[in-house]
Amino acid sequence: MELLEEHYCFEGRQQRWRHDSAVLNCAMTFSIFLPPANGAAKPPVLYWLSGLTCNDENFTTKAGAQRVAAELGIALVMPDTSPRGDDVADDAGYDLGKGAGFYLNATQQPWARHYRMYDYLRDELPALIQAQFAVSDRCAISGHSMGGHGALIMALKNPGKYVSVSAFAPIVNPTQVPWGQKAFSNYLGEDTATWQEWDSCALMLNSQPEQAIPTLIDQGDGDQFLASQLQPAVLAEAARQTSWPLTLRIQPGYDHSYYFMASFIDDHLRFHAQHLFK
Ligand SMILES: N[C@@H](CCC(=O)N[C@@H](CSC=O)C(=O)NCC(=O)O)C(=O)O
Repeated sequence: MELLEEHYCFEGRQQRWRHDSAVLNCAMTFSIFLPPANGAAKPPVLYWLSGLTCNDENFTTKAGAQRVAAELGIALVMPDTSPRGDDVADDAGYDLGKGAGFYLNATQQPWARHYRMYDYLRDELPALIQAQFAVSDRCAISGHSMGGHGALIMALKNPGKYVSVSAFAPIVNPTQVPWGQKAFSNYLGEDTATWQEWDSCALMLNSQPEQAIPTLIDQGDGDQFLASQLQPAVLAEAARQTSWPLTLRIQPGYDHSYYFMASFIDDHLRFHAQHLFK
């Protein structure tokens, strides 16, 4: 591991690291915020998954999460959104390839060699975080847009791993919207049956009651992608059918940007703290 940057921040430390990922077959960067020490108690971790075109620094520099994370004693881990490097397949569009890994395991060429963000987030990165930093193994997950989809599928596919999940403007039903259909047809192929295991609405409808964890979603009604790509009401209906504990808040006037997330990130941190410190 190579430390790329370190800054003192709200009496904690904001760091950026590079490491070699065996799962992704490339070097990866991630950012981490370590809150101020609280005696011998190790902080729990909130994983944050960013959206299309992002890397680990969008959330770090724009969301303003560190002040309340420091107050609550929560470590924040921000992975990148795709594998990186000159030999990693890419696309000219912003919504496929680098910066658009969709947090799944690709099965199709030319993507399958590197695009295994699901395995990276489920296994390799948490093991590295546990081994290298003084944090507890209690964790929650959150994300934005493509990263909101990522947070929801990570939680739905891994019962017991996260104590809570939240999202801002998530792509809840990627099998039915253009961003998801473009990504899934490239990464997973044309057999749409294989897409279902990466769709939070399908996963929730197939979930068991004991898997359910507290879930918070914020969605701005001024979001330019709301009708075409996001449609959180579809997940709300799946939650109603399965009695999944989902709180969906429609926030008047807010768009898809980090200004929206900066406005409500404190609520999400406090929501996760209720469950991380139980
Ligand atoms: N360039 C695209 C839209 C790209 C965009 O809005 N990216 C969002 C995430 S969208 C869903 O995953 C983002 O977080 N951008 C980075 C930022 O710092 O704002 C277009 O023009 O339509």
